Formats: sequence, structure tokens, C-alpha cells
Amino acid sequence: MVKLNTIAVIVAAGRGSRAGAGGPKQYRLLAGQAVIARTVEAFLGHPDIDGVRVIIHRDDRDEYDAAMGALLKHRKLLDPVTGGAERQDSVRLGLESIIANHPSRVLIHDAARPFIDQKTITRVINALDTADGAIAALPVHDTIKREGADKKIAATVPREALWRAQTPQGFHFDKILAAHREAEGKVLTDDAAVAEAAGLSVTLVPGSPDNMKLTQAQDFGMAETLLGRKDKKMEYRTGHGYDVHAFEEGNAVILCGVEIPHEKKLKGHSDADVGMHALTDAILGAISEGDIGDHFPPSDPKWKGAPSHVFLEKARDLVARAKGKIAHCDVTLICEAPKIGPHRDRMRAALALILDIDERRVSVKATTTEQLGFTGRREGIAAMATASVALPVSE
Ligand SMILES: Nc1ccn([C@@H]2O[C@H](COP(=O)(O)OP(=O)(O)OP(=O)(O)O)[C@@H](O)[C@H]2O)c(=O)n1
Ligand SMILES: C[C@](O)(CO)[C@H](O)COP(=O)(O)O
Repeated sequence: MVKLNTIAVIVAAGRGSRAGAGGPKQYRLLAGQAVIARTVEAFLGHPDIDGVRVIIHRDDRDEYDAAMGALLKHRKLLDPVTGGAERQDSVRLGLESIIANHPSRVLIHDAARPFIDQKTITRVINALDTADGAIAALPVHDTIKREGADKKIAATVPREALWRAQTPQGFHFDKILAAHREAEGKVLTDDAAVAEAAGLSVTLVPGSPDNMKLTQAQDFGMAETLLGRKDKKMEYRTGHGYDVHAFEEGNAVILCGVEIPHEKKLKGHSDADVGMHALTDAILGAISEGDIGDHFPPSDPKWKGAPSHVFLEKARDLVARAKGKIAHCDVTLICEAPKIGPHRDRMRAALALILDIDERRVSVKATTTEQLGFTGRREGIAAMATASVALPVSE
């Protein structure tokens, strides 16, 4: 079993009884996307998360598959496992299910908190350098009353030092697994409480007011409003990329991640995947992050023979870091041969997989130059690409 250093365990086995009709809340749609897909996507997109395990109810496999759609193919997503009667049981079963991956850190998160942001995830992970556990939380600002008999106030509770716990809650894996095993049968409402019961040190890091848990039916209305606000603040940027590689002696070319037998190969410092290079530059262009040579200097021997997915992954991660989303990309390969048509769908699938987006958001086309110019003389292959990226509007 492959080692995954940091795993996110997303608990999604609840029934959502407080959220009213409409089935388990994690499978309901928010602005056209299932709550659970939104939540899981945030963790898949974080560069320090190596794997994501979702814990689902035993009856929900079909709903889970439908809700996740293209995300099911994401290389970081592990197969879901079945949870238990209470949240605490689901977390424990989730932890047991990843033992073979030997994680050193685990982040536990509610599927019902779809507005988790990258910065909060990073804060929780970083805090684990100096504590057994760390949770996202918000200080209490309202005055807190304790209820007595007949709805009368029994006391005003000093609010200094009071925090509202959110998720993710992160821990050193071995310690939280032992703590959860020890806590089996006790009723504790979050993983920090499980850790505290085991004597672990758990630190508080700032969460986000947007990181609400969908609990009551009316929370869905608030969530739609929040999304409307967020979406309005996005804008589209477009980038363009162009690349050329010459042919040399060989018997196959690699184009958009697909190896195609050919009478020649493409010459280059890396694997010379001209399509992927053009696309990488297009994405970097859309986020104004320079070009492929800035990030992977050809003078650096480290990149000699490198597979080009490394370049594209870097561009993808930079988009995620900028809180952006790749909306669409379009690659045109320019050559007389080899024929691109028979390989186009595999190319689209390969690019979509690397970019973690639906295949429908990736287009690959080809053209010849009617035997004119260097491509017409079959001296090499050129590629052009455009990428549209949705980015938060900078204030
Ligand atoms: N047996 C359970 C109960 C809850 N959860 C998950 O824990 C998170 C937080 O729990 P909560 O908001 O209480 O969800 P539900 O249990 O689904 O809601 P309710 O209590 O209203 O039924 C949710 O993502 C939920 O799916 C879980 O994995 N297994
Ligand atoms: C873990 C939690 O999200 C922290 O706020 C919360 O306690 C879980 O939900 P529940 O409604 O208390 O089950």
C-alpha cells in the first residue's frame, strides 16, 4: 500500500435529520454542485494533502458516485468506506481504514462544511509542527447565557477564552487513532474532545466565518447567498501558449500525455510533449505567473527527460493557490503527421486527469499547414493553446 503522508478524512455518513426533507444534506446541490463534491474538491486541490478518504453511509454508494462525477477519477481520491451510527464512529472507522497508508498526519473534516478554504487547511496543517492536534475555530463574540428553569437565564457565561469549534481538525495520526479507540462508546461531539480526553495537546487556529456547517434547512438558503456573493467576485482571465519541437531519429512522439508510434521522435530537454508545454504556458499566462522556462529552467539538468505532466501539475497547483478554477482549455496541434484524430479522446482524458477537471472542459484539435512551412515540411510539430481561468477579483 502506498504511503500517504497527510490524509484528509471527510465524514459524510450522517442522515442530516435536522436539515429537513431532501435526502442526506451532503448530496444536495448548491449552485449546481453537490455539497460533498465541493467539500472534497477543496482538499483534493490542497498541495499538502496526499490523499482523501470519504466515509459514507452504507446505503449511499450510488448517490456518492453520482455526486462526485469526474472527481472520482482524481488521483488523490481513495475509495470510500462505510461509516457508523455516530459521527465519532465514522471518524474512527475512517482512521482505521487508512492505517495501511502509514500517514503521519490526518485532517478530519465534515462533508457538511463545503466552504472550507485553502488557507484554513494550511493553518491547521502548519500548527501540527508544534502540537498533537490543531483545530479551526472562531472566538465567540456574542454574550453567552446559560439557560435555567422555564427559559430563565441562570447565568451569563464569561465569553473570554470561548471558541466555536469548526473542522478541519488535524492530528498526528497514531495519537488520534489511539485516542479514538480509547473513546469508543463515550459521546464526544468533535475530535478535539476525543484528543483532550486522551491528554493530547490541541491548539486553536483561526477558522473562517464562511466555513459554516450545513445543519438546519435554512442553512441552505444562507449557503446559496454566500455562493452568490463569492461567484460574483470571480472574473475570467485568458492565457495563450505556443511551443515548437523539432523531429529527430526515433519511433514515437508524446503528445498531450499520449505516446503515439511515429517514424520520428520530438527533440527536447524534457519528453518534448509540445501540446502539454503550450497548455502549461497558457495556464501560466492566465494567472500571470510567467512561463514554463521560469519555473523549469532548461539550463537545470534536473528537468532533463522530465515527463511534462510535472509542468502541467505545477500550473494547476498555482491556479489552486490563487483560489482559481480552470474553466476551459483548448489545444491545437499543428503537424502533417502523425494523425491526431484517433488519439484525441485519450489526450483529453489525460489532460483532464492531470488538471483535475471534467473532460468536457478540455478540447484537443489538430490541423496541418497544407505542407507549407516547417510543419508542412515535417521538420517538427507546433502547438497552440488557450486557457480560461476563473480567479477571485483582486480588491
Ligand atoms: N453517523 C454519522 C453522523 C454524522 N456524520 C457526518 O458528520 C458531519 C457532521 O455531522 P452533522 O452535521 O451532525 O450531520 P448529520 O449527522 O448528518 O446531521 P443530523 O444530526 O441533523 O442528522 C456530517 O458531514 C455528517 O455526514 C457521519 O459521518 N456519520
Ligand atoms: C465537529 C463539529 O463540526 C465541530 O463543530 C461538530 O461538533 C459536529 O457536528 P454535530 O452537529 O455536533 O454533530
